[in-house]
Amino acid sequence: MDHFNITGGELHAEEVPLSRIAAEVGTPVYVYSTATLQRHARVFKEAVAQAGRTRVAFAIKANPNLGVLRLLANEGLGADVVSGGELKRALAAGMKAEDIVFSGVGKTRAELALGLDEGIGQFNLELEEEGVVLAALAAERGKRAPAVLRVNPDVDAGTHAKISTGKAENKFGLPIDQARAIFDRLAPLPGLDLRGVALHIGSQLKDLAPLEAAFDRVGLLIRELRAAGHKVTHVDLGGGLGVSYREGETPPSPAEYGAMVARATKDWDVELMFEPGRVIAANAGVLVTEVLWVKPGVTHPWVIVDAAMNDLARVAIYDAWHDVAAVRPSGETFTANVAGPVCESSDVFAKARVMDKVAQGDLIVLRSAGAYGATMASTYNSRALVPEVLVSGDRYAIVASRIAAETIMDAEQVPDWLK
Ligand SMILES: Cc1ncc(COP(=O)(O)O)c(C=O)c1O
Ligand SMILES: N[C@@H](CCCC[NH3+])C(=O)O
Repeated sequence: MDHFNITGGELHAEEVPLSRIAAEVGTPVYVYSTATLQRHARVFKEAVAQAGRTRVAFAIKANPNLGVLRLLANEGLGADVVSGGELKRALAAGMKAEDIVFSGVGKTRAELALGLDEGIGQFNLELEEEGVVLAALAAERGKRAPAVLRVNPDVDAGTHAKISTGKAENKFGLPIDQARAIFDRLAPLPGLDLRGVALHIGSQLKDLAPLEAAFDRVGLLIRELRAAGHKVTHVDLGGGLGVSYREGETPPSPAEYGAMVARATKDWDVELMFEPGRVIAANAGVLVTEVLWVKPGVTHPWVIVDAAMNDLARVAIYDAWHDVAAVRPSGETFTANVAGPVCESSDVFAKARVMDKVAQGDLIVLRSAGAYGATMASTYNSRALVPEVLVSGDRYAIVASRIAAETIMDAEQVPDWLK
């Protein structure tokens, strides 16, 4: 069931007309449906529970909005974080420290120390030296850091090159064939409770086969580690499950993914951790924007909207597809380009798109913008970060927009020697 529905000729988020939010909050504005987020969290949790003992940590890079995180915390999800800032956000949103996993290829010593001081549940180590440093920091504090080794299984996830993480040439993880030797050296360190492995091969995966191949390699590694006398009680299978951005795209469902995981891991006898991001948030959000101008083009008109690549970067970076729809569709369609005001030729959301016919002043939405949308926004061209709104039934609230109003550096902030 979609919580973004046309009712009475107008697109609503749950029961709230998007035109009302646009009128009251302004545009552009991100709008998230709490019911959709809740449903996605429940469906995912239930799907992976087929595989036995499981925990789910939302990859909060996908959507670190405090309201979204609070809601997911209430659904029993933890957080997968990749920076001290994300760690603090997860805690601020009410996530329990023990439900936080710290991933990331470049954690600083200060970030490792923060994780230890807060007592987070798991560190995913990316290299041997990181394990040595973490062990020392933990020992100084009289603690043992719960940790797993992130391995790079060298599989081609079949996703966009810019979001692939599990091939040998990617910067992520340790070569899987070196994991045993590194385990031998790190496991005895008194400051570490080295208890398993982690992997994550990429994002927006549309096919389960590469994941299954990667899991099979991890299965062999678990056997090898246990044969060498190591304790393997925890395996983190990462995130990556794809979503449908456009009609006809049929990524595996969470249920199919869960069934595959159950099959692939049935002999492992470990607690499994998952780090889904996109599958929880992408289709729970839209970016609402107003048509500023319809400008004639050589082959198609340019629909110039007030949202731009600084608000939603995915199209410019990954050539991603986001569906475009009118908030009040007239029933007529036309073929047009949709672009923002930023001074870059890549600030184009759609090219030669058959879409609802719109005119100046109309509202449109860019769909599937709930993941890697607001969080990747910048202030390029001195554009303010746009507000984010959470809808629940017939209510909505603006939550944790980072800069709600325009912020302009004033002359006081310019160093004297420049004045
Ligand atoms: C380590 C790690 N875990 C989880 C995720 C979340 O991925 P996704 O949003 O595709 O589920 C990512 C992003 O690709 C990641 O790098
Ligand atoms: N930001 C990317 C996904 C990267 C996933 C993080 N490792 C996207 O929008 O598709």
